[in-house]
Formats: sequence, C-alpha cells, structure tokens
Amino acid sequence: MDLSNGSPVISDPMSMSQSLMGVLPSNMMPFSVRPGGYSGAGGAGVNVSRRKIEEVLVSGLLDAMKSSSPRKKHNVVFGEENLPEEDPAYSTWMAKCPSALASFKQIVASAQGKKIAVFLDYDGTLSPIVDDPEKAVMSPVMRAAVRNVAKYFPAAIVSGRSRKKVLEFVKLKELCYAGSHGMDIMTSSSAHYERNAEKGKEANLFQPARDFLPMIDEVSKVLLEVTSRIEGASVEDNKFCVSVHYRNVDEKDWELVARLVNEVLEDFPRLKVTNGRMVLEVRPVIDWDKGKAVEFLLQSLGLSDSEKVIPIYIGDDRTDEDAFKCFGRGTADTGYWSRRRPRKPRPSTRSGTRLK
Ligand SMILES: O=P(O)(O)OC[C@H]1O[C@H](O[C@H]2O[C@H](CO)[C@@H](O)[C@H](O)[C@H]2O)[C@H](O)[C@@H](O)[C@@H]1O
Repeated sequence: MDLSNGSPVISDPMSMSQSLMGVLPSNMMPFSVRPGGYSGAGGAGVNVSRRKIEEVLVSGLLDAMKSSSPRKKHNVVFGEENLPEEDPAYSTWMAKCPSALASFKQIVASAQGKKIAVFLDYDGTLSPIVDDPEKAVMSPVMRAAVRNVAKYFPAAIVSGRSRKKVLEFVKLKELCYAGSHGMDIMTSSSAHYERNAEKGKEANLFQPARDFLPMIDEVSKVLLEVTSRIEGASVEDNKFCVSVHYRNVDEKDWELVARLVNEVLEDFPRLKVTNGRMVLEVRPVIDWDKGKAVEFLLQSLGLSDSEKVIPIYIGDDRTDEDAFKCFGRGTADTGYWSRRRPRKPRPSTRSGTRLK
C-alpha cells in the first residue's frame, strides 16, 4: 500500500457517505449520512425528507443489529464439520467460502518454501464471546498456543479493542498489535515500544486516525450518557473507535439503541457506525480497516512479497472480512497484496477460517 500520498483520512466525508448510500450493505453504511445537508435549515419539505431518511437509517441499522450474530454453532474438527439444519443462505455462503480447516493439507502444501505470517483477531477467536466484554479473557492453553505460533512465525493481533486493552488480555510481548480495528498499530514488540516510550519516542506506532482522538473522546462520553437509560447497554471506549454493546439489552429496546446512536451521530458527520457481534462500532470515516492494517503490517515487517509469503488471518467477525479480502481468492480489489503483482490463478489458499 502506498501511503506516500498522505493519510487515509477522507477530506469530504459527507460526499463519500452519499456516494456509499445504496452501494454498501446496510450493516456497513455510514449512518451519519445526511443527504441534502443536515443543518436544520430548509423548508418543511426538507424536514419531511430528512425524517424519512432518518427512519430509513434507523431501520437499516436495526436490521443490521438483528442479523449481527447469525452464525450457527457447529462442531469443527480438522477436515470435517457436523452442521445442524441449515438455511439456504447459510449453505450458499458456505459454498462460496470453503472452510480453511477442511483445506488444511492444501494450505500446508501451498506454504512449502514460503514464509508464513499469522494474523489473529481477538474476541470470538482467541477468547470466547461472553456477556461482559471485560471478562473476555484468553485461556492459558490459548495463550500458550499463540506464544508458540509467535515463536515460529511473525504474528500480530488485529482487534477492534484498544491496543492497550488487547495487550492486557493477550499478555504476550512477542507479537505485533493492531488495536481499534487497525487504527492503532505497533509494529514491534511492546518491550521495544516501552523502551522507546520511556525515551519519549513513539517509534513503531502508526495511528492514521490520530486527528480524531478528541472527537472520539467526545462521542464516547455522549454515547455513554444517552445509553445510560437503556438497561443492559454499555459503551466501551476503544481509543480510536467506540463500541456500543447491546448483547444484554432486551430486543424490544434495540430500536431505541439504533435511534439514539443515529441521533448522536447527526452531530458527528465525520464518524460512521458499523456493526459487529451484538455491538455497534462508531469510528472515523477514513479509508482504513483491518485489511489495510494487515497490508501495512506485511509491508512494515518486510513480508510484502506475495510470491514468498503466505499470510494467514483467523477471525470471526464482519470486520475481519476486510482482511480476508486482501488475500482472498480474486477479491482483492483494494489490497496491494495481490494488486502489486498480477498473478496467475492458483489453487485457493484462502486462509480466513470459519471457526464458529
Ligand atoms: O475485533 P475483535 O477483537 O473481535 O473486537 C470486536 C469487538 O469485540 C468485543 O465485543 C465482542 O466480544 C464481547 C466479549 O465476548 C461481547 O460481549 C460482545 O457482544 C462482542 O461484540 C469488544 O468488547 C468490542 O469493543 C470490539 O469492538
């Protein structure tokens, strides 16, 4: 990825938002969209259409919330899956995205003579999904496994959590960490970082949304306040993004959550909302995501030659799909990973796994 042209910050978020309307699925729509301008100015007609737009946005957000954790529980053993009764949409999706575990031998064969780099999501991948985000701890067995991976391969954790928080959970200094959905990247070990930090340096840190920090701080406070009246709702400040959790909210109140988040974002046109597993994630409207973060890490670690390196990304959430895209089969329309060097079609080495 060429970052030499400047930062990934989009200078005109409003026009980008407008151009995205109707293109993105509702769950990825920037809900701060206000076509026609939102300033309170204008006649009754403008207000009517504004109200309609708001209703569309809220109901889109609500739909996304309802479908946010559709994954079915199934048992996966290497090369075999025992699935419960499936719906057709799930089967179609399964056919499009074959299990990496079922293709394990193929992956091993494709990796011969190449260097492997491993990228791991945190919640739902290294830790189980639990009701209280503060209690999503990693088991000692999982920690030992990750430590072992990092011993043999360059490895990084790529999480929606703040980098600090995810490091507290993982507690391994031998990995790289990309927090806040990749907006807070530390490319070397934390031990190294701490040494530099002591010297007042911020070497090895890449924070493309730095300018948004005061705004994120502010929106986090407002969200905390407005959601405090909804039983079960909670707000988690992830430094460059904010999570509004509704896992513990009664479903009848989900619409209220959507409405309040949407209302708050009216005052923050440079922020958008996406949804994860029972969570709304408020973040800057910048051209940056976990996929871009992985590309950046590959480049920073000197692993950008796709002829010599096989990156493996394991994640369970929608936001992880941005990373799958950068080395997925024919889907890398934005990633430099495959754009850099046009390649002959090859057997699938897609490594994003469905573990849930
Ligand atoms: O990219 P990730 O590391 O997967 O982070 C995404 C979000 O994960 C966390 O929320 C999820 O896990 C919680 C604990 O199991 C669960 O209670 C919640 O419903 C899930 O959405 C984290 O708390 C969020 O801030 C992250 O954005």
